[in-house]
Amino acid sequence: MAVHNQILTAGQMRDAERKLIAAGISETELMDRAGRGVAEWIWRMAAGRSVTVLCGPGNNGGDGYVIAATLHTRGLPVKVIAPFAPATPPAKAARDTYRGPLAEKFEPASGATFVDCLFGSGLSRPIDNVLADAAAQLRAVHDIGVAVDLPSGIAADMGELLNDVAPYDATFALGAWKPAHWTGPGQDRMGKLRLIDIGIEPADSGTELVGTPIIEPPATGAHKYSRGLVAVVAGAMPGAALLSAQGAMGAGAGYVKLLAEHSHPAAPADLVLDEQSLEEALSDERIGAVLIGPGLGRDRKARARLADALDSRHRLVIDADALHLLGPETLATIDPACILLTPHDGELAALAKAFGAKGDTRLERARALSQQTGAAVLAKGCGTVLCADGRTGLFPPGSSWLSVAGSGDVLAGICAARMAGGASAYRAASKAVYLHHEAAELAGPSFSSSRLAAHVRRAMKQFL
Ligand SMILES: NC(=O)C1=CN([C@@H]2O[C@H](COP(=O)(O)OP(=O)(O)OC[C@H]3O[C@@H](n4cnc5c(N)ncnc54)[C@H](OP(=O)(O)O)[C@@H]3O)[C@@H](O)[C@H]2O)[C@@H](O)CC1
Ligand SMILES: [K+]
Repeated sequence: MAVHNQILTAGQMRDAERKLIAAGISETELMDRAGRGVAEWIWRMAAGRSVTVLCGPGNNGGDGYVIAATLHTRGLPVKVIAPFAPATPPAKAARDTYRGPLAEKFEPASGATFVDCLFGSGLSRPIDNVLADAAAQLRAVHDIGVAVDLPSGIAADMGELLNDVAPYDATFALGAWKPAHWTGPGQDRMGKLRLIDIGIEPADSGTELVGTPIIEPPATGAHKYSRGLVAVVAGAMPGAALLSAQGAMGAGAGYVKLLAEHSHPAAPADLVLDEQSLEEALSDERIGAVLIGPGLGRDRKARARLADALDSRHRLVIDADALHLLGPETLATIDPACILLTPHDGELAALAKAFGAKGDTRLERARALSQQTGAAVLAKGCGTVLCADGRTGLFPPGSSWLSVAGSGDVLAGICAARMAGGASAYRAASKAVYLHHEAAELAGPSFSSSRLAAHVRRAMKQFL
């Protein structure tokens, strides 16, 4: 059976399930595959100690009965707490297979492992407080907490926390990843993530967990321009642009120029400084990508520099301050396919407001912004979201030590280097996120952004 990187919403998951049912696999068989798959893991985690399974009314609860029945048959001490009667035919059938102890009301239970099968992808509203508190109480008195498909209280499609959800040690995604597993505020409640294969066929859902990239070394006969000339536009605070330039140099650009009015004492010797007027400097047709925003400022001068960058018609990475200067009128005459926007959440909120891109979560806003502008959007943070051309990419999490000033400047520089080499904005940003994460691993645990930038070069090795 296939295990794959596609990410499905709850609706797409139901469609995929219908296809399997049409192909002759019953709902009960799918639930069996899911429940038995999770039970295998819990069997190992519980190591002979007791398991409490909390079952809800839907098919997530149905999975719980399969898990409980499988573990009970193997001789593990199991208890089911089922405050709802099963409401779907496969859940009813699954409950009939379970022969162990079952409580129809919440009652005190303690044990080694708690298995949350209250709600999965069918959660449609916040759980009422009494029920949510009782579930949290159960979670608290068990050593290990396991969530089946999703921790109850987290919405599958956007990852919102509909309730205050306690952290779990592991979450077993059933059939395919859901967006909530990789982005959104609920992501940090999941613990270790595992995907249980139930036979869902790979199909293009438009959203993927971006896989480890391969970075091609320069072609034989490559020269500095074919590898990519990155022009980093400096502004009021040149230190930030320097960090970006160092990120770009480490990420394989053939040539990196800092377009600044003055030299900077910290500039490395191999970084070329171009002190011509910005318009002139940007008229170089050999430029592969321009990066503007880090340390740019937001005053009139900054606006003028941004206008020059936009007028240059080069491929553009727009970050930091420059994102606050954008609006529909500034992009009106630009081919959006040339643009990668790299906002953090604050910048994303400002852009969403400026462009009328609606959404409550990073995922919704990034998608809406990409649709609205036609540009690629890399909405960075814990649970980074990449949107371009109607596609969405999510990523395995990077080091939490990346939450340091200047980290985004380095990422923007890496993006520019990968774009200057000719990759699409989506591919360039995908590789950049991985390089950024790997550089953090090599530089860490704790690091300054200049140390992070210095490790991008070594991070490349991982992907060659
Ligand atoms: N698709 C697949 O391929 C497979 C899916 N599988 C499993 O099925 C799960 C999805 O199942 P599901 O659709 O039955 O949804 P589920 O999460 O059990 O809950 C729905 C029930 O809860 C109710 N309800 C909702 N919110 C509520 C609230 N706040 N408070 C109270 N009630 C609330 C809702 O009722 P209603 O909204 O109509 O009132 C309905 O009764 C999925 O996560 C996976 O575990 C596997 O078996 C293998 C194959
Ligand atoms: K659950």
